[in-house]
Amino acid sequence: MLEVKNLVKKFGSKNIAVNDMSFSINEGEICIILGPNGAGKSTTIKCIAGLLKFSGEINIFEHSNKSIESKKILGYVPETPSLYELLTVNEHLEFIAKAYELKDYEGYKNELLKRFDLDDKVDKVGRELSKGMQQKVSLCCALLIKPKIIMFDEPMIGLDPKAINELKKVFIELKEAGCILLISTHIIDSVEQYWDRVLIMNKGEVVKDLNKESLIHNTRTLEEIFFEATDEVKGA
Ligand SMILES: Nc1ncnc2c1ncn2[C@@H]1O[C@H](COP(=O)(O)OP(=O)(O)OP(=O)(O)O)[C@@H](O)[C@H]1O
Repeated sequence: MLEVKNLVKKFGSKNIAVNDMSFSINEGEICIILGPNGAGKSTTIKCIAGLLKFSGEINIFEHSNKSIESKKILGYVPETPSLYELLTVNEHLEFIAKAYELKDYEGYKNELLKRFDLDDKVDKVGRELSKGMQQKVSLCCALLIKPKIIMFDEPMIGLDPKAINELKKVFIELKEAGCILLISTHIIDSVEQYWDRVLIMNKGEVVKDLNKESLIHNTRTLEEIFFEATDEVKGA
């Protein structure tokens, strides 16, 4: 289980990016964080990934997110990929395999490279790759460790339709394997059918926590609930 308790993240003394946020996600659940620009989605994900200092408590399978146990099982795909300019695609994956002390990963590595059309680009270095290709390498690196929890920050942006399709299949496969998925987006259409939970964030707070069943019995669409909860004006 992922547990986030009373998470507060301030930038400076006045800018409260995340304000006392608490939620938990179970194994095999796909949870979407939906929110307008600046709602605090990326900040929340970065706190869980251990990239930002925060107050509150974050536990991953009962280990603090600062522990090595939790870091070993956590995959993170940032909004903007940051590859090593002079490492090849293959070297990026080998680097991850060494850092995480992976065993028997070759077959899975090749499978990922093929799925994301990178198998003919293994010898290209980071700076030679397009933005979308870099995004795919970043995805493969996160998936290679077979994480028990994985977070994607705006994963569809920059990917071509085939890669988006492949990624959606990966989401379902990870869910079926019992992985916890946390996916941030502000594009409601991109999340359609495959979610179990939606946390709608606005101004650093969770303003709606929905599960699939609650929407089935709701006469309004997710988009309508989003606009109501965030005071955003459609088309404005
Ligand atoms: N490094 C930073 N320094 C100062 N303020 C920051 C920093 N990163 C984020 N913020 C602020 O924190 C708030 C939340 O930003 P965050 O990036 O988490 O939003 P978001 O929901 O991911 O938005 P978007 O959809 O635009 O990516 C914003 O007010 C933003 O200006």
